[in-house]
Amino acid sequence: MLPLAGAVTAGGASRRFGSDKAGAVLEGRPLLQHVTASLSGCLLRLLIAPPERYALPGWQNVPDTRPGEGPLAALEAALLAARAQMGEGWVAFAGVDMPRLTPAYWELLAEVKTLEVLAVRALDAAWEPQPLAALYHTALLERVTGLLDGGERRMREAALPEQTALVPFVEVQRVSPSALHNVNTPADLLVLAKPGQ
Ligand SMILES: Nc1nc2c(ncn2[C@@H]2O[C@H](COP(=O)(O)OP(=O)(O)OP(=O)(O)O)[C@@H](O)[C@H]2O)c(=O)[nH]1
Ligand SMILES: [Mg+2]
Repeated sequence: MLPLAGAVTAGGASRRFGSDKAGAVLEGRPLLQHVTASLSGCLLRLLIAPPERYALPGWQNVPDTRPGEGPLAALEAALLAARAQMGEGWVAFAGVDMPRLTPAYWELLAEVKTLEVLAVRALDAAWEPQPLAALYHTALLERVTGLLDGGERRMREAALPEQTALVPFVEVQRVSPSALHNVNTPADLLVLAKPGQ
């Protein structure tokens, strides 16, 4: 059991996908189930989405603090709910559209967190830190609220570089090769449906 809260954000409009991508089926299961399965070992499990949209056993529905304002606002809701229920600690924060996330991926990130950082992000093949399959500490809540109040909506701003530990892409590939594959369009889903993906 991972000693952190798991939060899946699923309140987006899926405009590029064309229908609710959380319900899109891959290998017989909706994307929402793929992602939540990777975090089913967490002590606290939070689904950040409009309250009536999904019902998933073992997962608590948490409404957005600022509905429709994007994943940075969803992180605010997740950090608030996590702090209220478990005190200060770490939250594994995932987009609903990353069906190849695995428990091993989250364990890899959890191994890297130290007392000196407030976020852990994996680097993708282009050396870009990935903000939507990352660990965030509840101590970032005030920063995130301040950013949102100031009009910021970019998820990558949630933590400063000096507050962030990075996991090399080769390490991600070793434990979970397609973990960072993100489904924005139907074509992105088709890529995953190919053998070996
Ligand atoms: N809770 C919540 N989640 C969001 C919100 N906006 C986006 N997300 C989620 O953030 C993740 C990444 O966002 P996108 O890839 O842009 O997904 P999306 O907004 O549904 O798709 P597009 O409409 O095509 O941009 C997905 O898991 C979305 O469900 C929001 O306002 N609230
Ligand atoms: Mg979007």
